[in-house]
Amino acid sequence: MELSVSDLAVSLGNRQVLRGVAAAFRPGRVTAILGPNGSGKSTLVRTLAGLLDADAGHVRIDGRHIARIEPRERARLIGYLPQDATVHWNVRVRDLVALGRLPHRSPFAGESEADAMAIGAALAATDTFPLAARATDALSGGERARVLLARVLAGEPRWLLADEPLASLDPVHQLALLDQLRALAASGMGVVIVLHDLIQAARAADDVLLLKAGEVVAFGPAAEALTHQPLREAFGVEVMIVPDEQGRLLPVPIGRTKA
Ligand SMILES: Nc1ncnc2c1ncn2[C@@H]1O[C@H](COP(=O)(O)OP(=O)(O)OP(=O)(O)O)[C@@H](O)[C@H]1O
Repeated sequence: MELSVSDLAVSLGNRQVLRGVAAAFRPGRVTAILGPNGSGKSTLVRTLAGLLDADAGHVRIDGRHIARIEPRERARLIGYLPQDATVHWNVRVRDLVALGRLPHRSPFAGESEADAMAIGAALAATDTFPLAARATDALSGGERARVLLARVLAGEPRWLLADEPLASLDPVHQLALLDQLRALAASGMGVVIVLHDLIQAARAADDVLLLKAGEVVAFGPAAEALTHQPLREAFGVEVMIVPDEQGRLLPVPIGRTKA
């Protein structure tokens, strides 16, 4: 079940934010989207989630135009975690996570055993079981971020699209989340995440899409995209490539590219 975009152009207000974007994201893999501030990462993810209309080009999931999939089915296929997600009601954590099951439940039906299992698995995956009975407005920013991810995971989507999911997490929870995303991908889910940290991307991503000013600079295996020339082109930074203990090549930024 491939998620793909072809010749995508998207405008916000009267600005063209994405142009000529083509990429095929593959299930069972973690794809990181990276690029400078304002390069269009969030816009691309929101378009992939079917939340923004394209001026040109299409988003397809398994060959079907995303705009033509009815919202309930789309919500079962794609789980979207926005940047700076907020909680509008002060509900208990478990009740908030349970909302992630709505695309699977018939109206007015109670919680099924499958719902309870999925909610439990999502709480466990995000290390939020101990928070289950707490009120959401009494959580720290990082705790809230994990609970919101749990809500998305409870929906057991085929694709997880997460916009900077590490932003408010401490280092332990960042590493735990990246491990979790890798485990989800290993179970067959397609995972697309916006990241800022090159090293985390090299550790966690199978594939990398580099954006600059709304256009794709590189898209391919992380070991090829996170190298000197594409990073110079996308970010204007020089990197030192350092192998980690597992032989993965980590790009460590060491300075700005001289003009
Ligand atoms: N509603 C809007 N109207 C007009 N322009 C917008 C609107 N929202 C965002 N933009 C512009 O679109 C461009 C892309 O924004 P987007 O949020 O996709 O970038 P990003 O790569 O996710 O950035 P960041 O790393 O800062 O989160 C930016 O130049 C931004 O200023």
